[in-house]
Order: sequence, then structure tokens, then C-alpha cells
Amino acid sequence: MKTIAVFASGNGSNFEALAAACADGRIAARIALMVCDKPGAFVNERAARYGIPTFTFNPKEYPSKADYEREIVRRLRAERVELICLAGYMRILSDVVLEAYRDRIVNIHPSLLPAFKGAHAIADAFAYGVKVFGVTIHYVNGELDGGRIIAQRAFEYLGSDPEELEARVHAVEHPLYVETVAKLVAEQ
Ligand SMILES: Nc1nc2c(c(=O)[nH]1)N[C@@H](CNc1ccc(C(=O)N[C@@H](CCC(=O)O)C(=O)O)cc1)CN2
Ligand SMILES: O=CNCC(=O)N[C@@H]1O[C@H](COP(=O)(O)O)[C@@H](O)[C@H]1O
Repeated sequence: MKTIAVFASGNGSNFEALAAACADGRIAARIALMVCDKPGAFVNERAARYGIPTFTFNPKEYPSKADYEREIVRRLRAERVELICLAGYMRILSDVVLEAYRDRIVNIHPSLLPAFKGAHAIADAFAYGVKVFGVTIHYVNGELDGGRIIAQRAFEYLGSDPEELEARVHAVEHPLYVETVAKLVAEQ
């Protein structure tokens, strides 16, 4: 049984998709920790419902990113975490975490990378008027949204409602993340 950690900053629908899949065996892993940089974010409520321990912190309470990342690594090691899944985690990871978990961090990004990197991918793609949207799961390294791609799924959207588009993105990313993490933990 592999041990994973999920990092999130907001609503946590991807976190919940992974937690549900671990709970019912579709992913042969246990989520030992949910890491969140936003106290009060709804993802904390979701973790509580699943009885998953959290390390939720306020970056402003630490002298630097390295300080809070050292604390994160301490807790990950204490839980013997083997794989980190970023799921809407909106902080750029420094070498403190990247080196401790080299090639064992994956991220889901709501665009067909390398197009539309960054924190506002859906809005940027929508503004561009793209007709084909998609999601990407990639390894995380020092280059922002530039790690080796593991999986992608595309879909056509011709509408003009940003909320409808975001719902379509989530409907595609949840099963893809579950399917991809299930394969990753089965391989390791
Ligand atoms: N190493 C590294 N870290 C990462 C990713 C990566 O592929 N490599 N993928 C990230 C997901 N994508 C982004 C892209 C941009 C930003 C971003 O610009 N964040 C602001 C802060 C945003 C906020 O305050 O909420 C910052 O400067 O940290 C955050 C996540 C998560 N962290
Ligand atoms: O990789 C770049 N940026 C990260 C990013 O934008 N991730 C996206 O944040 C959303 C979180 O939704 P939630 O799971 O909280 O409901 C989700 O759509 C992720 O693809």
C-alpha cells in the first residue's frame, strides 16, 4: 500500500476525487497527509470529512519559503510519504521539497501544456478563444509547469460561459487524475 500526500490551496475537488478513490480501492494507496497553504480553504473541510490528517499553514507566519518547506518535508518524512500529488496547490515549490522528493511529485494543470502555463491557465485559454481545452498531468521540477508530461486529455468547448468551462475542466481532470495516480502507485 503506497503512501501519498496531496497538496492543495483551495476548493479541493481534485483532492476529494483522489481521497474517494483511495478510500474505495481504485487507487492502491493511502493519503497520509493533506498539505494546505490557505487556512480556511474548503479543502480542509473535505480532508476532515475523510479523516485525513492535514498540515495547514500560513506562509506569512514563516520567515521564508524554505522555512515552511522544511516543516512540510519533516512531516512528509514522519508519515513516510512516497509520492506527492499537487492538486490546485498555488505555491511554487523550492528545491527544499523538490530535492527531497525528486521525480516523486506530480501536478495536474488545467491546460494542454506547454500551452498556457501559470496560475491562470483556464482564463488565459478562454481569453485566447481556443476551441480545444484540456488538462495535463506532469512531473514537477524546478521549471514552472515544465516537467515531463505523464498524461493529457482534451475536449472541445465552444461555449462562452467561464463557469461552465471550469465545470467541464473539473469533469475531465478528476477521472484522469485518479486513473493516472492509480497507474503510478501500481508501477512503483
Ligand atoms: N517548482 C514547481 N512548483 C510548482 C509547480 C511546478 O511545476 N514547479 N506547479 C505549480 C502549479 N502552478 C502554479 C503556477 C504559478 C503559480 C504562482 O504564480 N503562484 C504565486 C503565488 C500565488 C498565490 O499567492 O496564491 C507564487 O509566486 O508562488 C502557482 C502555481 C505548483 N508549484
Ligand atoms: O499547474 C498550474 N496551476 C495549478 C492550477 O491552476 N491547478 C488547477 O486548480 C484547480 C484546483 O481545483 P480544486 O481541485 O481545488 O477544486 C484545478 O482545476 C487544477 O487543475
